[in-house]
Amino acid sequence: MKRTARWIAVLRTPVGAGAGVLLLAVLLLALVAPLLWTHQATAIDTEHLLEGTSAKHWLGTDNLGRDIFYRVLVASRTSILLALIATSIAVVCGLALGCAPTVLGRRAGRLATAVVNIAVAFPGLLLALFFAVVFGVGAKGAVLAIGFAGAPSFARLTQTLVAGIEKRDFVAAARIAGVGRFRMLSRHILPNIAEPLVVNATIGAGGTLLAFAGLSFLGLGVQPPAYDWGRLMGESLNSIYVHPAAALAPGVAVVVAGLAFNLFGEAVAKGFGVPVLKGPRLPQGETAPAAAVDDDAVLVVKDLHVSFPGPVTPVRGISFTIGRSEIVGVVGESGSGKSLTALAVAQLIESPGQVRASELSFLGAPLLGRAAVRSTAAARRRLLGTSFAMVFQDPMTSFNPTMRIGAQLAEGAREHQGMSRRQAMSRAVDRLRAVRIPLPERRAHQYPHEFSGGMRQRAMIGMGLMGTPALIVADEPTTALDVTVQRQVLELLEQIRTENEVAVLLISHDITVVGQVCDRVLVMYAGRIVEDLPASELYTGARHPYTRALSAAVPDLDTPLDEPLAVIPGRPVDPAHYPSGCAFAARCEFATDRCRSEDPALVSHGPAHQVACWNPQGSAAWQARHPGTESIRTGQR
Ligand SMILES: Nc1ncnc2c1ncn2[C@@H]1O[C@H](COP(=O)(O)OP(=O)(O)OP(=O)(O)O)[C@@H](O)[C@H]1O
Repeated sequence: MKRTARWIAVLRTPVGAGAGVLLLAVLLLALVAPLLWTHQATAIDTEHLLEGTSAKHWLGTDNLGRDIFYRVLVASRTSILLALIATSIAVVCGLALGCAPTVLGRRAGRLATAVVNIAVAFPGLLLALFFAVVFGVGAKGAVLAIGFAGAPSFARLTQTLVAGIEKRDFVAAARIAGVGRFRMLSRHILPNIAEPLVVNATIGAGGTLLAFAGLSFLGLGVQPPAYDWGRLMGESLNSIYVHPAAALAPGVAVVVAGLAFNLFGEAVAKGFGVPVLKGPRLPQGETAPAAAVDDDAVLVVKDLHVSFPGPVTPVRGISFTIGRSEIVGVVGESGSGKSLTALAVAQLIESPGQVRASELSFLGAPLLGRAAVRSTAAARRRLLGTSFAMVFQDPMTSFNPTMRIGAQLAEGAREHQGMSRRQAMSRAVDRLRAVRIPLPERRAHQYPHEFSGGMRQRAMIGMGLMGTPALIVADEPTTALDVTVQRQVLELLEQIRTENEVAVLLISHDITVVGQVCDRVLVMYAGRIVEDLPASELYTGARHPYTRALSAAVPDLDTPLDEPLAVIPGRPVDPAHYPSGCAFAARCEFATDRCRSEDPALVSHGPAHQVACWNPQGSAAWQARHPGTESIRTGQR
């Protein structure tokens, strides 16, 4: 639903409409009351001191004979203005603390998070009183006190919102494009958390109003001769039993104004679904080359491990190399570690996740370990930003919804290739044309929601082509698309590989897709590569029982319609509890005692073919033991 339509929907609900009108009235009153009634509110009438309600003074008079009704009206401006300033301070401080981990990096970020954790543990009122004492009595001190006391809860909200946004693919894409921390914050994160923050600030303003009235009531807030609702309540307290209206009226004003902010914020939050607080290749000379560089290797991965506290090690010792212009597919069941491998290569594994490898190098530049330290982080970022591209599964989340497509494509080029705004934009249009987006000039000025899923995915590939990429990592790039669009995207990847000599690492759970477009296939099981083979041999020459079972599970035209589809029996292994032998042994019909006790290594079984299995199928030894069972499609149906 479009934004305007959402606003209309909110204002059509009884609560939304009522709270909207009430809030408008309160704000209007704060604006005009001092202009219209200051004279009546300050006029001293010594003949009518401390009088009760009368036709002349609807709510009575105070100890100087001033009209309480007009004083309540006029006090609305001070009360609301100070509450809004205090709320703004809370939001700004909360934002600064909540965004600290993004801007300052891991260590300083942890410190900021610890400060927030401690601060939110204190009751807000206690903090407000503490700060009121620190900043001194008076309106200024009270504003600062309430503002700082409110900051921890906004910091917590900001942290939660930022954490949610940081998981989105467009943030990962911007990171790969080498977007700096401040720009990441200002362009990609803040615009996407602005809506919930503003809504929560509106709700928070109601509470701040109440807190402010409390401090003024205690004599810690607004000081005479200025007055706000809290002070009016304090002044009338002594005569509450004689003239209750004079004491109750400012209280009612606080409640009504607070409710207006609260209810309106809640209605908007509900309506908007907002959570509520409760090119160039390796830059010359900048990165040290790896010890032994395979000239044709774009990516070298050796003994890669990815682990998380637990300990859980979903990727445990995988090695592969991708040559120039090569399309390598990675297949395996859900949870086999495919995506984590891609994220580790893209340097996108976040703490507490840990990546280690004996070598992880891209275009000869080490990305991990001691060797990587010699090259600066900025140089590595530039290298990844210009020569590496990532395409994610969900085209809905791959782009920042608040930025136009052209601007998003242009962002990385301006950052790393020193292009002017105009040059970067014209390259963006050119790249959109290259990925067959119709009317690219017009489309570049549109927002992601105006693109179809397939177009967004092609635009994402176009984004990767803004530099001169050597490798595109595509993680399930077609899973969210229908079959026709899927075909188009795969064709585009193939075309780019041919025209631009780009290597592609294509991750998919769909063995058919991988078989169609890849040169080589890595089959992953339980965080290991169990078979590395040419794609042309996937259906006819696979040796690992798991690869065979995967291909046998794909129905084809010969599959009998009256029989159930093939499945691989059993369940994938829990990455926290790997068995001692081969991880597939429990599901393998050919498993022997050796399989259950010894883990097989990935060893060569012919040119460009490696298998990790004690009983590779189709081998001479295996055929001798299983005469007449050559057909691969005799898998576990
Ligand atoms: N942040 C994390 N903390 C702990 N474990 C994780 C984390 N991320 C992933 N894992 C574990 O790693 C395993 C592999 O995850 P990965 O996303 O690489 O699988 P995948 O093969 O890509 O599967 P899918 O096709 O479902 O995405 C998962 O089973 C999950 O249990």
